[in-house]
Amino acid sequence: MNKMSRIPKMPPVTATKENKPSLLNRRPISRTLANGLSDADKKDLLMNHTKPVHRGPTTSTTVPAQRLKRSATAPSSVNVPPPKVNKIEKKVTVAPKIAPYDYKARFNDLLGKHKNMKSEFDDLKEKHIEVSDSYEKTKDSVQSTINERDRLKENLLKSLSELREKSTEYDKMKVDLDIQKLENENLQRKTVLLDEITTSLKQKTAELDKIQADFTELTRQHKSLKEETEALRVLTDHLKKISIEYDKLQLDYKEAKETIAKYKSESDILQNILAAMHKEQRDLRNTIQDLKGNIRVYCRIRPPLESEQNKPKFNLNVLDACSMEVEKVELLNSARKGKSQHAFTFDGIFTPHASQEDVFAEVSTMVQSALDGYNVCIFAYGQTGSGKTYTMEGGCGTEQYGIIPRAFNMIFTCMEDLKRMGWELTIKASFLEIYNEVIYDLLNSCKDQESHEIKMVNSKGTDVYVSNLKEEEVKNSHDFIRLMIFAQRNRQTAATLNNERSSRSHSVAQIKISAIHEKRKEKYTSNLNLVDLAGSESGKTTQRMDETKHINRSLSELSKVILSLQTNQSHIPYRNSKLTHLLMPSLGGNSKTLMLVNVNQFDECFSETLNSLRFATQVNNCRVVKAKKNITMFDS
Ligand SMILES: Nc1ncnc2c1ncn2[C@@H]1O[C@H](COP(=O)(O)OP(=O)(O)OP(=O)(O)O)[C@@H](O)[C@H]1O
Repeated sequence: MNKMSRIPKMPPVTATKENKPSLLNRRPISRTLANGLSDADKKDLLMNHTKPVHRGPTTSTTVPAQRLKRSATAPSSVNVPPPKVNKIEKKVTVAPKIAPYDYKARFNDLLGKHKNMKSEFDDLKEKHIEVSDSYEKTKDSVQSTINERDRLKENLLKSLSELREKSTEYDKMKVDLDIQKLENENLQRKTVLLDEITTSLKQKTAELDKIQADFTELTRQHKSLKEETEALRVLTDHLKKISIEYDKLQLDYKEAKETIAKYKSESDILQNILAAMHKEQRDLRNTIQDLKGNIRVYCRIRPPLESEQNKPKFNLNVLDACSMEVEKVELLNSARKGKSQHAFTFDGIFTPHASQEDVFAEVSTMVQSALDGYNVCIFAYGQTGSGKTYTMEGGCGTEQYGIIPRAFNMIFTCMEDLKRMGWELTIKASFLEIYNEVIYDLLNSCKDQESHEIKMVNSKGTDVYVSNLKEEEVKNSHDFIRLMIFAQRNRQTAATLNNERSSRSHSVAQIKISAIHEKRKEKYTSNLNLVDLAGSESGKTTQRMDETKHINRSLSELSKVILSLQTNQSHIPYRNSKLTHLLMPSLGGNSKTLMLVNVNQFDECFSETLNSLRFATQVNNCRVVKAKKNITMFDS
């Protein structure tokens, strides 16, 4: 009993509806334990305590610890339902029946039973402690759950009251919303109405604007119509005046038309007369030239330059327009003086005072012949420094222009006159140089030029051309000057590379004239060769000797050709030198030639001057057969 009193008492729990202990909680522990036993066990236990067992061999009932344990822990949770009372497995050991008188055996048996019960009691006590702990914990948990529940309840109540408030508010708001909805519907209806009114207003405004614009336009039209009417009135007046004038003019026009027709027929007559006169003039010009000779030689004496004023000079007397005399007094020995005197006659002599213009005035007839359809060759002959280049090309400025640029100016001036008479002219130019019997194209600035050969234009052999030679069409004298300067530069460059080459080469400017008269079905081509020959003096160095050989050869071939032409030889040796071969069309029967022999007056140049004058005389003695025009008729 002492041991039993050690079981802790349950704390007094306020019996509320929620935490009222269950029946199990209120039961004494012995009852709780008894619940774990079946009725048979309980009976058996009582029987064994009160009276000896008569059931034969010893039987002991063992309640499995586990089952007891479960029944002990069952009430740990308030919510857990009371444990189910399972069938207790019985392990019946048949104990030997104790005789009622055997008190010792009964005592031992009871002792054994007591021992068992004690151990069971200890187990149960342990369980009780565990259950108590669990109970405490559960109680705490129940308490906290109750607290929580109270709090939640409180919250719930609060929320409920809030909900009620909100609900009231919501109802109020719902009413408000309904009112607002109604108002909104009203407003929408009004807005639609207002939109309709605005649209109609806009339409009205647009209509008004249109009416306004129409009105403005009409006002403007009205104004302009008014102005136009006024202008028309003025115009009508003016037209009336014009009509009167027109009638007058009609009469004048009729008269003028008649006059023009009259003038036209007169102009045609005049044109024909002019053409006939032009032809006559041309024929006359050529008759004069024929009379003068188709080879003409002029001599030009170069004035000394400022730097040459003090140089000793021989006597050069110009006796008249065509004759001159050169005279040099030489010391034959210490006692005697010898006089060397020579007279020459040419087609004309230009004194040192003669200007470029004077020279061209004589030469221009040859250029005119080229324009009339003749092949013409003009060349300048003389020793180096005698003024050949100056005569042919000239210096800077139009006054200083030599024969070549002046010839071109003349060609372009005449071209305009010829155009008026129905002639269409095409002018082409090429520039070349013959040095040591090799032809160089002066319009080609390439150092390595293709070789240039003189070839026949046709089988008749009357005309030649140079292969791979550039030929440029020239439309005006400006074009030509540009080409001439280009050629001069190329010649100078070559001369710089090859010392004094320019003096030792023949320079030729070739001008090809092609003319066509559609109306008269006439056409012609002519060549104008303007040649600046190489210096005619003899060289002193080996290089010079070589050059001189070529120069002398070509110059002597030139004189041979001229002589052969003079003596009407059947074979003319044109092909013996590049120069004569090239000039063939301009030297033969169908051509006119003019040679300008350039000389200067210095003592040191006396013998070369004499040579030049003698060569010129030789040429002058030639009279080439009458030249023939290249004109031909053609079918359209
Ligand atoms: N009639 C002249 N009036 C004024 N100066 C002239 C006249 N003739 C030649 N001269 C000048 O004399 C110099 C030599 O003339 P130019 O070069 O024409 O001689 P060239 O015979 O052509 O010589 P080259 O054979 O070396 O070319 C040049 O300075 C040139 O301007």
